[in-house]
Amino acid sequence: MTQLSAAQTPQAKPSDGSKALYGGKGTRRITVRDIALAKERGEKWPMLTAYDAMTASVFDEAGIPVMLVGDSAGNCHLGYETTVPVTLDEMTMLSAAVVRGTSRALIVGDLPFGSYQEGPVQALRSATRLVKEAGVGAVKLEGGERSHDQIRLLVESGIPVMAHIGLTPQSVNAMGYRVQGRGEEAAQQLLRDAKAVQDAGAFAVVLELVPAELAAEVTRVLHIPTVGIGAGPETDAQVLVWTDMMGLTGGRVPKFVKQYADLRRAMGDAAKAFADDVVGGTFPLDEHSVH
Ligand SMILES: Nc1nc(=O)c2c([nH]1)NC[C@@H]1CN(c3ccc(C(=O)N[C@@H](CCC(=O)O)C(=O)O)cc3)CN21
Ligand SMILES: CC(C)C(=O)C(=O)O
Ligand SMILES: [Mg+2]
Repeated sequence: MTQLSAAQTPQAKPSDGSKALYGGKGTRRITVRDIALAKERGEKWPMLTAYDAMTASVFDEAGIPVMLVGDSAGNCHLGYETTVPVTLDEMTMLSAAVVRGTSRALIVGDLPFGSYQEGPVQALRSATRLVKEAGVGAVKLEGGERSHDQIRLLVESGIPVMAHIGLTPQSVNAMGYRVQGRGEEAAQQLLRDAKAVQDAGAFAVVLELVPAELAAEVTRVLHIPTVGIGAGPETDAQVLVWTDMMGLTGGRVPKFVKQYADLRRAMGDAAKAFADDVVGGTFPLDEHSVH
């Protein structure tokens, strides 16, 4: 096979490689300004969740440019059924750990259910904790038109906001986990939500579980980047829950997930090998002992 030239690769990188969010050479921390420039260049980028310093440091070294301390920590890290019970104290603690474990990635802290729904002032008080106590570079909150005023006050106050529309899991008790934006009326609502969060000043918007064609249209219409999860291939960025894509989540994972590793098996096998060694007297050996 002949080598593809840079111009022929699906995603042409800047020739010096210094600007790309992924694969670029920069070592300083990525900002929301860098995210905006990536959309101008037509560059796609990856985002993963992270909930602890150790995992976040692995992804930082791998070059993942944006990490979300998702409230999916509720079901993926803290043992709750859903994201609904997660508290702002918990999100602050987890976000601080992810910031400490990274030096390049932009860290986005998810505002948990109940920490911004009362209104813009509550949203600002909650977001300020994530910025001051955890050190995140941006926050995320759910809702389109309904969250416009919260987004606006945060942005005016100097806190970059990633919006999140389509399936909004904090509303599971009202809407379930269903595809959003199917049918003309729902599609129009999603477009209104997308424009509302852009108008309010969001620097990016997550589109969760919406038809690929509609996500593509939103991506064309907006000047801020779209971050898809179960939203097809045309969004500017893609996000997955890290424990899902590495095969660590216990139980069912959404069907939009691609599995890139089987850590549940790898970790289970390692735990059993250790246990067998201990029970069988083959660990520790002399090389693991002090005299
Ligand atoms: N482990 C995990 N992965 C996630 O992606 C995730 C979380 N947890 N928690 C927070 C939200 C909730 N999310 C969810 C939860 C359920 C479905 C789900 O059941 N989807 C169905 C399709 C439903 C339909 O077709 O209408 C599926 O089979 O994928 C999807 C996203 C995404 N987020
Ligand atoms: C699924 C992503 C977008 C999220 O909000 C989370 O992980 O909490
Ligand atoms: Mg979330």
